[in-house]
Amino acid sequence: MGEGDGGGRAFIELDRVEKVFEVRRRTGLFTRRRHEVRAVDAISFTVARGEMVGYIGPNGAGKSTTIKMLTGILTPSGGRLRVAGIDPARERMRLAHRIGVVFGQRTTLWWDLPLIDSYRLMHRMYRIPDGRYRENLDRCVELLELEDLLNTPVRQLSLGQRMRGDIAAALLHDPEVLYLDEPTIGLDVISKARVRRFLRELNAERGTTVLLTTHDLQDIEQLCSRVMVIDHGRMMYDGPPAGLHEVGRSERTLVVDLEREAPPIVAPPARVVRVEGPRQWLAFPADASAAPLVARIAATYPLVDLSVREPDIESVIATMYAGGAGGAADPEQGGLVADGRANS
Ligand SMILES: Nc1ncnc2c1ncn2[C@@H]1O[C@H](COP(=O)(O)OP(=O)(O)OP(=O)(O)O)[C@@H](O)[C@H]1O
Repeated sequence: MGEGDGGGRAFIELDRVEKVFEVRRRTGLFTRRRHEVRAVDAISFTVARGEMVGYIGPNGAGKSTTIKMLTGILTPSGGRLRVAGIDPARERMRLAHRIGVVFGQRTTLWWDLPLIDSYRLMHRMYRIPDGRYRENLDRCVELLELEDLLNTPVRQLSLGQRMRGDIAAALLHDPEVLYLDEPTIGLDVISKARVRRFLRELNAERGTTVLLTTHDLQDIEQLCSRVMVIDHGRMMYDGPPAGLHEVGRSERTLVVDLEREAPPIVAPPARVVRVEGPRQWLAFPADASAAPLVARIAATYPLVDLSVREPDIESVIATMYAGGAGGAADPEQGGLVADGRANS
Protein backbone atom coordinates (compact mmCIF):
# COMPACT_ATOMS: atom_id res chain seq x y z
CA MET A 1 0.00 0.00 0.00
CA GLY A 2 1.29 3.44 -0.79
CA GLU A 3 1.55 6.64 1.18
CA GLY A 4 -1.82 7.83 -0.09
CA ASP A 5 -3.87 5.38 1.94
CA GLY A 6 -1.65 5.46 4.97
CA GLY A 7 -1.53 1.71 4.92
CA GLY A 8 2.28 1.45 5.12
CA ARG A 9 4.16 0.73 8.31
CA ALA A 10 4.30 4.34 9.45
CA PHE A 11 0.75 5.49 10.10
CA ILE A 12 1.84 8.70 11.82
CA GLU A 13 5.04 10.30 10.54
CA LEU A 14 6.83 13.37 11.82
CA ASP A 15 10.11 14.47 10.27
CA ARG A 16 11.84 17.35 12.05
CA VAL A 17 8.51 19.02 12.80
CA GLU A 18 8.65 22.45 14.43
CA LYS A 19 6.13 24.85 15.88
CA VAL A 20 7.25 28.34 16.77
CA PHE A 21 4.85 30.81 18.40
CA GLU A 22 5.57 34.48 18.30
CA VAL A 23 4.57 36.15 21.53
CA ARG A 24 4.82 39.71 22.80
CA ARG A 25 6.18 40.10 26.26
CA ARG A 26 5.78 43.28 28.32
CA THR A 27 9.23 44.72 29.09
CA GLY A 28 8.10 48.03 30.65
CA LEU A 29 4.98 50.07 31.24
CA PHE A 30 4.51 50.87 27.54
CA THR A 31 7.00 48.60 25.89
CA ARG A 32 6.63 45.08 24.61
CA ARG A 33 9.18 42.90 22.93
CA ARG A 34 8.47 40.15 20.47
CA HIS A 35 9.99 36.83 21.16
CA GLU A 36 9.69 33.27 19.94
CA VAL A 37 8.51 30.23 21.84
CA ARG A 38 9.79 27.06 20.22
CA ALA A 39 6.98 24.78 21.45
CA VAL A 40 8.02 21.84 19.24
CA ASP A 41 11.63 21.74 18.15
CA ALA A 42 12.57 19.39 15.29
CA ILE A 43 10.63 16.37 16.54
CA SER A 44 10.83 13.19 14.47
CA PHE A 45 9.03 9.93 15.10
CA THR A 46 6.84 7.37 13.43
CA VAL A 47 3.95 5.36 14.86
CA ALA A 48 2.88 2.13 13.16
CA ARG A 49 -0.76 1.25 12.59
CA GLY A 50 -2.17 -0.41 15.72
CA GLU A 51 0.49 0.88 18.12
CA MET A 52 -0.54 2.33 21.48
CA VAL A 53 2.05 4.95 22.39
CA GLY A 54 2.43 7.27 25.38
CA TYR A 55 3.54 10.84 24.74
CA ILE A 56 4.59 12.43 27.99
CA GLY A 57 6.53 15.35 29.40
CA PRO A 58 6.32 18.09 32.02
CA ASN A 59 3.94 21.08 31.75
CA GLY A 60 4.66 23.20 28.71
CA ALA A 61 6.78 20.47 27.05
CA GLY A 62 4.92 20.69 23.73
CA LYS A 63 2.56 17.69 23.94
CA SER A 64 -0.70 19.50 23.19
CA THR A 65 0.95 21.50 20.42
CA THR A 66 2.04 18.23 18.78
CA ILE A 67 -1.49 16.79 19.04
CA LYS A 68 -2.98 19.99 17.62
CA MET A 69 -0.63 19.71 14.62
CA LEU A 70 -1.57 16.04 14.20
CA THR A 71 -5.25 16.97 14.03
CA GLY A 72 -4.67 19.95 11.72
CA ILE A 73 -5.75 22.59 14.26
CA LEU A 74 -2.24 24.09 14.10
CA THR A 75 0.05 24.32 11.08
CA PRO A 76 3.70 23.35 11.66
CA SER A 77 6.31 26.09 11.22
CA GLY A 78 8.66 23.55 9.61
CA GLY A 79 9.24 19.89 8.88
CA ARG A 80 6.97 17.25 7.43
CA LEU A 81 3.97 15.63 9.05
CA ARG A 82 1.59 12.96 7.75
CA VAL A 83 -1.26 10.98 9.31
CA ALA A 84 -2.59 8.12 7.19
CA GLY A 85 -0.73 9.73 4.29
CA ILE A 86 -2.65 13.00 4.78
CA ASP A 87 -1.14 16.41 5.55
CA PRO A 88 -3.41 17.39 8.49
CA ALA A 89 -3.17 21.18 8.12
CA ARG A 90 -4.04 21.07 4.41
CA GLU A 91 -6.79 18.44 4.55
CA ARG A 92 -8.22 18.79 7.98
CA MET A 93 -11.78 17.83 7.07
CA ARG A 94 -10.74 14.72 5.14
CA LEU A 95 -8.59 13.65 8.09
CA ALA A 96 -11.40 14.35 10.59
CA HIS A 97 -13.25 11.28 9.31
CA ARG A 98 -10.29 9.07 10.17
CA ILE A 99 -9.26 10.37 13.60
CA GLY A 100 -10.87 10.70 17.01
CA VAL A 101 -9.78 13.16 19.69
CA VAL A 102 -10.51 13.28 23.41
CA PHE A 103 -9.33 16.21 25.51
CA GLY A 104 -9.70 15.28 29.17
CA GLN A 105 -10.13 18.89 30.23
CA ARG A 106 -12.76 19.81 27.64
CA THR A 107 -15.84 18.09 26.34
CA THR A 108 -17.05 17.78 22.76
CA LEU A 109 -20.55 16.97 24.06
CA TRP A 110 -23.46 19.43 24.19
CA TRP A 111 -23.65 20.51 27.82
CA ASP A 112 -27.44 20.89 28.14
CA LEU A 113 -28.48 17.94 26.00
CA PRO A 114 -28.91 14.34 27.07
CA LEU A 115 -25.88 12.28 26.09
CA ILE A 116 -27.78 10.39 23.37
CA ASP A 117 -28.70 13.67 21.62
CA SER A 118 -25.01 14.59 21.28
CA TYR A 119 -24.42 11.23 19.65
CA ARG A 120 -27.36 11.74 17.27
CA LEU A 121 -25.96 15.12 16.26
CA MET A 122 -22.54 13.59 15.62
CA HIS A 123 -24.18 10.83 13.59
CA ARG A 124 -25.47 13.51 11.24
CA MET A 125 -22.44 15.84 11.36
CA TYR A 126 -19.99 13.09 10.42
CA ARG A 127 -22.51 11.49 8.02
CA ILE A 128 -21.88 8.11 9.65
CA PRO A 129 -23.76 5.32 7.83
CA ASP A 130 -26.73 4.19 10.00
CA GLY A 131 -25.59 0.60 10.49
CA ARG A 132 -22.07 1.58 11.44
CA TYR A 133 -23.31 4.25 13.86
CA ARG A 134 -25.64 1.84 15.61
CA GLU A 135 -23.02 -0.87 15.84
CA ASN A 136 -20.39 1.50 17.28
CA LEU A 137 -22.87 3.11 19.66
CA ASP A 138 -24.09 -0.25 20.98
CA ARG A 139 -20.56 -1.45 21.51
CA CYS A 140 -19.44 1.74 23.31
CA VAL A 141 -22.60 1.80 25.45
CA GLU A 142 -21.96 -1.77 26.50
CA LEU A 143 -18.23 -1.58 27.14
CA LEU A 144 -18.22 1.90 28.68
CA GLU A 145 -21.36 1.12 30.72
CA LEU A 146 -23.34 4.11 29.42
CA GLU A 147 -26.82 2.56 29.23
CA ASP A 148 -28.22 4.31 32.30
CA LEU A 149 -26.64 7.64 31.37
CA LEU A 150 -27.89 8.11 27.81
CA ASN A 151 -30.85 10.27 28.81
CA THR A 152 -28.96 12.37 31.35
CA PRO A 153 -27.91 15.91 30.37
CA VAL A 154 -24.13 16.08 30.12
CA ARG A 155 -23.90 18.79 32.80
CA GLN A 156 -25.32 16.32 35.34
CA LEU A 157 -22.68 13.66 34.67
CA SER A 158 -19.75 13.07 37.01
CA LEU A 159 -16.28 13.64 35.56
CA GLY A 160 -15.71 9.90 35.04
CA GLN A 161 -19.12 9.45 33.38
CA ARG A 162 -18.53 12.46 31.16
CA MET A 163 -15.12 11.13 30.15
CA ARG A 164 -16.63 7.79 29.14
CA GLY A 165 -19.27 9.72 27.21
CA ASP A 166 -16.55 11.70 25.42
CA ILE A 167 -14.56 8.59 24.53
CA ALA A 168 -17.67 7.03 22.98
CA ALA A 169 -18.32 10.26 21.02
CA ALA A 170 -14.79 10.13 19.59
CA LEU A 171 -15.33 6.55 18.38
CA LEU A 172 -18.77 6.71 16.74
CA HIS A 173 -17.27 7.24 13.28
CA ASP A 174 -14.80 4.34 13.68
CA PRO A 175 -11.56 6.34 13.59
CA GLU A 176 -8.31 4.56 12.76
CA VAL A 177 -6.38 6.68 15.22
CA LEU A 178 -7.40 8.05 18.59
CA TYR A 179 -5.60 10.94 20.30
CA LEU A 180 -6.20 11.09 24.00
CA ASP A 181 -5.08 14.14 25.94
CA GLU A 182 -5.16 13.34 29.70
CA PRO A 183 -8.06 10.85 29.49
CA THR A 184 -7.86 9.87 33.18
CA ILE A 185 -7.26 13.30 34.71
CA GLY A 186 -9.28 13.79 37.90
CA LEU A 187 -10.86 10.31 37.74
CA ASP A 188 -11.13 8.01 40.75
CA VAL A 189 -9.39 4.62 40.79
CA ILE A 190 -12.43 2.69 39.53
CA SER A 191 -13.17 5.08 36.66
CA LYS A 192 -9.50 5.04 35.64
CA ALA A 193 -9.51 1.24 35.57
CA ARG A 194 -12.69 1.21 33.46
CA VAL A 195 -11.27 3.66 30.91
CA ARG A 196 -7.97 1.77 30.70
CA ARG A 197 -9.71 -1.58 30.23
CA PHE A 198 -11.81 -0.14 27.43
CA LEU A 199 -8.78 1.34 25.63
CA ARG A 200 -6.90 -1.96 25.87
CA GLU A 201 -9.87 -3.80 24.33
CA LEU A 202 -10.32 -1.20 21.61
CA ASN A 203 -6.67 -1.45 20.63
CA ALA A 204 -6.62 -5.26 20.73
CA GLU A 205 -9.93 -5.86 18.92
CA ARG A 206 -10.02 -3.06 16.38
CA GLY A 207 -6.31 -2.34 15.99
CA THR A 208 -7.01 1.34 16.61
CA THR A 209 -3.77 3.33 16.79
CA VAL A 210 -3.65 5.30 20.05
CA LEU A 211 -1.48 8.26 21.02
CA LEU A 212 -1.90 9.13 24.66
CA THR A 213 -0.66 12.13 26.64
CA THR A 214 -0.93 11.87 30.39
CA HIS A 215 0.63 12.91 33.67
CA ASP A 216 -0.21 9.51 35.14
CA LEU A 217 2.63 7.04 34.72
CA GLN A 218 0.28 4.16 35.48
CA ASP A 219 -1.71 4.98 32.32
CA ILE A 220 1.50 4.43 30.39
CA GLU A 221 2.59 1.33 32.26
CA GLN A 222 -0.79 -0.36 31.95
CA LEU A 223 -1.53 0.61 28.36
CA CYS A 224 1.54 1.32 26.28
CA SER A 225 4.42 -0.81 25.07
CA ARG A 226 6.21 2.33 23.97
CA VAL A 227 6.57 5.79 25.46
CA MET A 228 8.07 8.99 24.11
CA VAL A 229 9.18 11.75 26.45
CA ILE A 230 9.46 15.32 25.28
CA ASP A 231 10.72 18.35 27.09
CA HIS A 232 11.22 21.88 25.79
CA GLY A 233 9.84 20.66 22.48
CA ARG A 234 12.57 18.03 22.04
CA MET A 235 12.46 14.26 22.16
CA MET A 236 14.22 13.00 25.27
CA TYR A 237 13.38 9.31 25.25
CA ASP A 238 11.69 6.82 22.97
CA GLY A 239 11.35 3.22 24.11
CA PRO A 240 9.56 0.82 26.43
CA PRO A 241 8.12 2.20 29.70
CA ALA A 242 10.39 -0.06 31.77
CA GLY A 243 13.44 1.54 30.17
CA LEU A 244 12.17 4.90 31.34
CA HIS A 245 12.62 3.82 34.92
CA GLU A 246 16.07 2.49 34.13
CA VAL A 247 17.17 5.67 32.43
CA GLY A 248 15.42 7.88 34.96
CA ARG A 249 16.38 5.60 37.87
CA SER A 250 13.00 6.48 39.30
CA GLU A 251 11.79 5.39 42.70
CA ARG A 252 8.52 4.42 44.29
CA THR A 253 7.68 5.38 47.83
CA LEU A 254 6.42 3.12 50.57
CA VAL A 255 4.49 5.04 53.22
CA VAL A 256 4.56 3.06 56.45
CA ASP A 257 2.42 3.78 59.55
CA LEU A 258 3.84 2.17 62.69
CA GLU A 259 2.05 1.74 66.02
CA ARG A 260 4.44 4.24 67.59
CA GLU A 261 7.45 6.39 66.77
CA ALA A 262 10.52 4.30 66.00
CA PRO A 263 14.07 4.74 64.70
CA PRO A 264 14.33 4.78 60.88
CA ILE A 265 13.37 1.40 59.39
CA VAL A 266 16.27 -0.62 57.99
CA ALA A 267 15.13 -2.52 54.86
CA PRO A 268 17.56 -2.26 51.94
CA PRO A 269 17.31 -1.47 49.03
CA ALA A 270 14.65 0.88 50.47
CA ARG A 271 15.90 3.86 52.43
CA VAL A 272 14.02 6.17 54.75
CA VAL A 273 13.63 9.62 53.20
CA ARG A 274 11.25 11.19 55.72
CA VAL A 275 9.93 10.55 59.23
CA GLU A 276 6.93 12.25 60.86
CA GLY A 277 5.94 10.74 64.20
CA PRO A 278 4.95 7.10 63.64
CA ARG A 279 4.85 7.57 59.82
CA GLN A 280 7.91 6.85 57.69
CA TRP A 281 8.50 7.27 53.94
CA LEU A 282 10.87 4.81 52.25
CA ALA A 283 12.12 5.21 48.67
CA PHE A 284 12.94 2.09 46.64
CA PRO A 285 13.74 1.43 42.94
CA ALA A 286 10.58 1.58 40.79
CA ASP A 287 11.45 -1.63 38.97
CA ALA A 288 11.79 -3.61 42.24
CA SER A 289 8.79 -5.52 43.60
CA ALA A 290 7.21 -4.06 46.73
CA ALA A 291 5.95 -7.41 48.01
CA PRO A 292 9.16 -8.83 49.61
CA LEU A 293 9.94 -5.42 51.08
CA VAL A 294 6.48 -5.16 52.64
CA ALA A 295 6.75 -8.73 54.00
CA ARG A 296 10.12 -7.97 55.62
CA ILE A 297 8.92 -4.76 57.22
CA ALA A 298 5.69 -6.39 58.44
CA ALA A 299 7.68 -9.22 60.07
CA THR A 300 10.02 -6.88 61.96
CA TYR A 301 8.08 -3.69 62.77
CA PRO A 302 4.73 -3.02 64.52
CA LEU A 303 2.81 -2.12 61.38
CA VAL A 304 -0.61 -0.38 61.32
CA ASP A 305 -0.95 0.53 57.65
CA LEU A 306 1.05 1.04 54.49
CA SER A 307 0.64 2.26 50.92
CA VAL A 308 2.82 2.45 47.81
CA ARG A 309 3.09 5.68 45.84
CA GLU A 310 4.09 5.57 42.19
CA PRO A 311 6.75 7.97 40.87
CA ASP A 312 5.30 10.92 38.97
CA ILE A 313 6.41 11.86 35.51
CA GLU A 314 8.07 15.07 36.67
CA SER A 315 10.35 13.19 39.09
CA VAL A 316 11.23 10.55 36.50
CA ILE A 317 12.24 13.28 34.07
CA ALA A 318 14.15 15.17 36.75
CA THR A 319 16.22 12.08 37.56
CA MET A 320 16.66 11.46 33.85
CA TYR A 321 18.33 14.87 33.57
CA ALA A 322 20.38 14.30 36.71
CA GLY A 323 21.73 11.12 35.06
CA GLY A 324 22.82 13.18 32.04
CA ALA A 325 21.14 13.11 28.64
CA GLY A 326 23.96 11.14 27.10
CA GLY A 327 22.14 8.11 25.78
CA ALA A 328 22.75 5.72 28.64
CA ALA A 329 20.30 3.10 27.44
CA ASP A 330 20.71 0.63 24.61
CA PRO A 331 19.16 2.27 21.52
CA GLU A 332 17.64 -1.09 20.52
CA GLN A 333 15.78 -1.14 23.81
CA GLY A 334 14.90 2.52 23.69
CA GLY A 335 16.95 5.27 25.21
CA LEU A 336 17.71 8.90 25.65
CA VAL A 337 17.67 10.90 22.48
CA ALA A 338 20.31 13.61 22.49
CA ASP A 339 19.81 15.33 19.15
CA GLY A 340 16.05 15.68 19.03
CA ARG A 341 15.60 12.69 16.70
CA ALA A 342 13.86 9.59 17.91
CA ASN A 343 15.96 6.48 17.83
CA SER A 344 13.22 4.17 16.69
N1 LIG B 1 -1.08 29.61 21.12
C1 LIG B 1 0.08 29.77 21.75
N2 LIG B 1 0.73 30.95 21.71
C2 LIG B 1 1.93 31.10 22.32
N3 LIG B 1 2.57 30.13 23.01
C3 LIG B 1 1.97 28.93 23.08
C4 LIG B 1 0.70 28.68 22.47
N4 LIG B 1 0.35 27.39 22.71
C5 LIG B 1 1.34 26.86 23.45
N5 LIG B 1 2.32 27.77 23.68
C6 LIG B 1 3.57 27.56 24.41
O1 LIG B 1 4.22 26.44 23.84
C7 LIG B 1 4.83 25.63 24.85
C8 LIG B 1 4.29 24.21 24.76
O2 LIG B 1 2.91 24.21 25.17
P1 LIG B 1 1.96 22.92 25.13
O3 LIG B 1 0.60 23.35 25.51
O4 LIG B 1 2.16 22.21 23.85
O5 LIG B 1 2.61 22.06 26.32
P2 LIG B 1 2.08 20.72 27.00
O6 LIG B 1 3.25 19.78 27.00
O7 LIG B 1 0.83 20.26 26.38
O8 LIG B 1 1.82 21.21 28.50
P3 LIG B 1 0.69 20.79 29.58
O9 LIG B 1 1.12 19.46 30.12
O10 LIG B 1 0.81 21.86 30.60
O11 LIG B 1 -0.63 20.77 28.89
C9 LIG B 1 4.57 26.34 26.16
O12 LIG B 1 5.68 27.15 26.46
C10 LIG B 1 3.35 27.18 25.87
O13 LIG B 1 3.33 28.34 26.68
